[in-house]
Amino acid sequence: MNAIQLSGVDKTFGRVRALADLTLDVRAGELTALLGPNGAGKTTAISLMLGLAQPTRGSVRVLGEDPRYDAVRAGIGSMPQESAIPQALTVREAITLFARLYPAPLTVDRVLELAQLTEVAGRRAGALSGGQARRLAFALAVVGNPQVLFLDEPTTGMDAGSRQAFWGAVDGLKAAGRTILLTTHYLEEAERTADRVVVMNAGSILADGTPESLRGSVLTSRVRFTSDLVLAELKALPGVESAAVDSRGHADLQTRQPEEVLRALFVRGVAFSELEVGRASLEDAFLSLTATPATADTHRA
Ligand SMILES: Nc1ncnc2c1ncn2[C@@H]1O[C@H](COP(=O)(O)OP(=O)(O)OP(=O)(O)O)[C@@H](O)[C@H]1O
Repeated sequence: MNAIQLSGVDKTFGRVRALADLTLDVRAGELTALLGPNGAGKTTAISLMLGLAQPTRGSVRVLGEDPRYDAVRAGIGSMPQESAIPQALTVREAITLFARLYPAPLTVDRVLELAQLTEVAGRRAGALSGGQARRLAFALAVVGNPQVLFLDEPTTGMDAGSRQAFWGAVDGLKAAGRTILLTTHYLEEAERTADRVVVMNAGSILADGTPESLRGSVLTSRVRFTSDLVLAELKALPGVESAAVDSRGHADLQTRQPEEVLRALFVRGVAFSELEVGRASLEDAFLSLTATPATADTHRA
């Protein structure tokens, strides 16, 4: 079953077309990362899926229903980018209050544990650190034991330890069959946790697949080394799709045929050092997908 279904969705704000004919199906139990540069339409798409706004055109279904119905909302949890948590309540009180809004919530102690907030349960929300406040927002998103969970840039402001524990909790929810849709600007996190990556730009989907397939669809390898070759010579090497070089001769090439590049260097007797050959990262794929031709030229002349 599809947990989330957007069909032909447009959302306009005055003259801004934030979403343009967006169609997206998310299967139940899938962990999807929605990526895109600032202004791509990610938050707008999530607000439609949460039933907080209406599409200008097209339809939005969550758990098979219009998410503006209260009955559907009981099955949805959301961790927004900025949450308005009553600052005077303690962590435990805030979670208890939110639990009352749902028909079958988790216990408060379980939620404190999931969000690693047990030790600060008695602290007022207004006195939490940035990372703890994000964890409280997560706690409030999961307290209703939702089938579908939206996480909008969840780990912003969390330190490395909190992040690791946070992804552990998300893994647990996924293992329990929850459908999770998240946005993040940390591409390595998307790569590690998501079953599926959807890249948006200007309100539409640019690419959709597993992290592995997205990496593969763009450029498979990066070859880096230091030599005397100038940019024109680097670009002329066989199989090179883009090249950059700095003033100290550090070359950075993207290619689908790293072996061809290395062979040419050896055959021509080019003296080089500090050779590194690696797979393109999801970040490389993302930048290549979302770069406008003008930006691509600037970065990779
Ligand atoms: N309430 C609004 N009124 C007017 N324009 C809006 C409104 N909400 C969003 N937009 C515009 O719609 C476009 C998409 O914005 P959105 O916030 O969905 O992008 P995003 O992908 O979430 O970006 P970010 O990564 O910065 O959070 C932007 O051009 C934004 O300025």
